[in-house]
Amino acid sequence: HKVIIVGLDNAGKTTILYQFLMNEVVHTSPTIGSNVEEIVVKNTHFLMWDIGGQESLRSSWNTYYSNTEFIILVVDSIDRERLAITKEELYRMLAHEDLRKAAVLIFANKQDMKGCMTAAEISKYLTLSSIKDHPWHIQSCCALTGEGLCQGLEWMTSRIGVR
Ligand SMILES: Nc1nc2c(ncn2[C@@H]2O[C@H](COP(=O)(O)OP(=O)(O)OP(=O)(O)O)[C@@H](O)[C@H]2O)c(=O)[nH]1
Ligand SMILES: [Mg+2]
Repeated sequence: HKVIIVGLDNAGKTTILYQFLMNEVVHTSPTIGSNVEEIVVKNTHFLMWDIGGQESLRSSWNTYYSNTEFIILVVDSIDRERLAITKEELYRMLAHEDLRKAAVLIFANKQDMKGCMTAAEISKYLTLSSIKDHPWHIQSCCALTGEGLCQGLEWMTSRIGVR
């Protein structure tokens, strides 16, 4: 099952990918291009593409879209200023023909940071309840401790075979 991990730079995408793979926090530097790893959850194989989120790289996200079953959108919950940009990117993706059948998991990451937005606040800001044409789920998490990551994966596995 093909998965793309998207979100703005510094959101924690690469940190999450390697938590999935190794249950460890790896030292990351900004991703140029992408990382790809196979993650197996309860006999379900996910091929996860972690894509660089810097502004100059976002225009090439669409080259990863074909055959994507799941979008993991990672949000930096402390980065209030740029949530509007995340919202734009989210709706641009949802309108894309190649992602018509994709389900969306939103990770409200960095929940360890003081003063961060809750998943409910992010959900409201992104007007997730208005999304009717894609299955979606929001999960709060902390990539440094791994908290919340398993619940996100469980939602993904629970979606498989639903359609
Ligand atoms: N406090 C805190 N820091 C985090 C968390 N997750 C990631 N980080 C840190 O955020 C920084 C960016 O993480 P990356 O995983 O490299 O971010 P990215 O989304 O892959 O960024 P790009 O590759 O540039 O798109 C790193 O210093 C991480 O250690 C978290 O849950 N809490
Ligand atoms: Mg990265």
